Amino acid sequence: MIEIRKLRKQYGSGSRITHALQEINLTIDKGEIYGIIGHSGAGKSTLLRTINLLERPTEGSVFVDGVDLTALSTKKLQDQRRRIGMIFQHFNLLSSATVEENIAFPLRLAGTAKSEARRRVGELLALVGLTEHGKKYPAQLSGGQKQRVGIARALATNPHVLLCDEATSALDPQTTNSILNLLLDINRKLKITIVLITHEMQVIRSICDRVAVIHDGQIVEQGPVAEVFLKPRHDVTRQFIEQVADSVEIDKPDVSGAPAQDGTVLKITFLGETTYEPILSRTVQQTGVTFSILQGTISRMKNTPYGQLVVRLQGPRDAAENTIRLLREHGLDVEVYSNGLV
Ligand SMILES: Nc1ncnc2c1ncn2[C@@H]1O[C@H](COP(=O)(O)OP(=O)(O)OP(=O)(O)O)[C@@H](O)[C@H]1O
Repeated sequence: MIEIRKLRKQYGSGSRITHALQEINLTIDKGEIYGIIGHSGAGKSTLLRTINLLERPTEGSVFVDGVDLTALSTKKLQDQRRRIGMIFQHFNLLSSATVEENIAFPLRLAGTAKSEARRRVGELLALVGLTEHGKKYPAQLSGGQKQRVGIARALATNPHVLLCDEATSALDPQTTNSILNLLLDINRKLKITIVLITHEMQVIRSICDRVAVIHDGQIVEQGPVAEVFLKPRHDVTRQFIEQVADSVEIDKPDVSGAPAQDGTVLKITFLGETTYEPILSRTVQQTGVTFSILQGTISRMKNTPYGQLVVRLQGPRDAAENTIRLLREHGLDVEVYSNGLV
C-alpha cells in the first residue's frame, strides 16, 4: 500500500551537504500500524514527511495505493494528499479557531458543503471523545485533548493513511497511553494504515505491528515488532530495548549464581499462546531431566504475549539433548549457552 523505493534525501550542497536519508526501501501494508524508531537526527521526520511529499526526495519514488507521488503534477498531488492525514508532536492547531472550526478546516479546503461538514465534525468529535468540547478554543484544552483534535482534523477527509510525527512525545505517560489506545481503536474501526515515528520503544511495543529502526539515514533493521525486539541484530535496536523497564530481551543470561561446571544453560523464548502453556514442565517430565530457573521475564507486545526463561537442565547428556529437540519441536526458540553439547 505504501512503497518507498531507493529513496535518498540530501539537504544543502557542496561541503555543507547532509545525507539525511540514504537508499531507503520500505513496504508498509494496508491496515497495519508501522513504527519507525531512531535517535535524534537519524532521519525519522524526513522519512515520514516524504510519504506525503511535504519533503521532496532527492532520488527515488514513493507509491501510495499504487500511485507514484513523485511523478504527479501539483494539482494531482493535492488530491492524493487528502488520502493521507498527518498529526504532529505540538498539535499545530489554529489557536484563534474553535475545536469544531479546526476539525472542519480540511473540509472547507476540500469544498465540502456546510451541512455535510457539520455532520462530519459531529461524527469526528464523537470518535475522539470530545463531543462536549466543540465550542472551546485550543488554549482551553489539555495536551491530550489537543492531540485528539489533531487526530479528528487529520481524519476529516477520510484518509487511507495517517502519519504520526512524534504524536505522543509532548504528553505524559498516562495521556500517551490514552492517545495510543485511540490510534489503535481508529486503526481497527476505520482500517486505516498508520505510520508513526518515535524515539520511544514503549510506543512501538504498545501498538505497532511492524517496526523499522533507522540510524544515520539508513534502515538498519526491520520486521514484526516481536521478532525485531526479541532477536535484535543491531546495537541501536538494543539501546532502544534497554529503555523499557522490564527489558524485553534477556540479552546475556546471568548465570553467576549457579555453579558453571555442570548442566546445560538454555534461553527459551515463548511467543504467543505458548507463553502460557506448561511446555517446559511437560517436556522435562517426558525426558527425565530436572531444571532450575535462573532468570525469566514475561510481558506483552501489542496483543502478543511473550516470555523468556533462562534455565539450567541437569541430567544425562542424551536426555538434555532430547529436551532441547522436543522444545524446538513445540515451536520454541531455544539457545544453548553452556554445556558439554556445543
Ligand atoms: N531543512 C533541513 N535543512 C538541512 N538539514 C536538515 C533539514 N532537516 C533535517 N536536516 C538534517 O537531516 C538529518 C535528519 O533530520 P531529521 O529531522 O529527519 O531527524 P529525526 O530523526 O527526525 O530527528 P529528531 O528526532 O531530532 O526530530 C539531521 O542531520 C538534520 O540536521
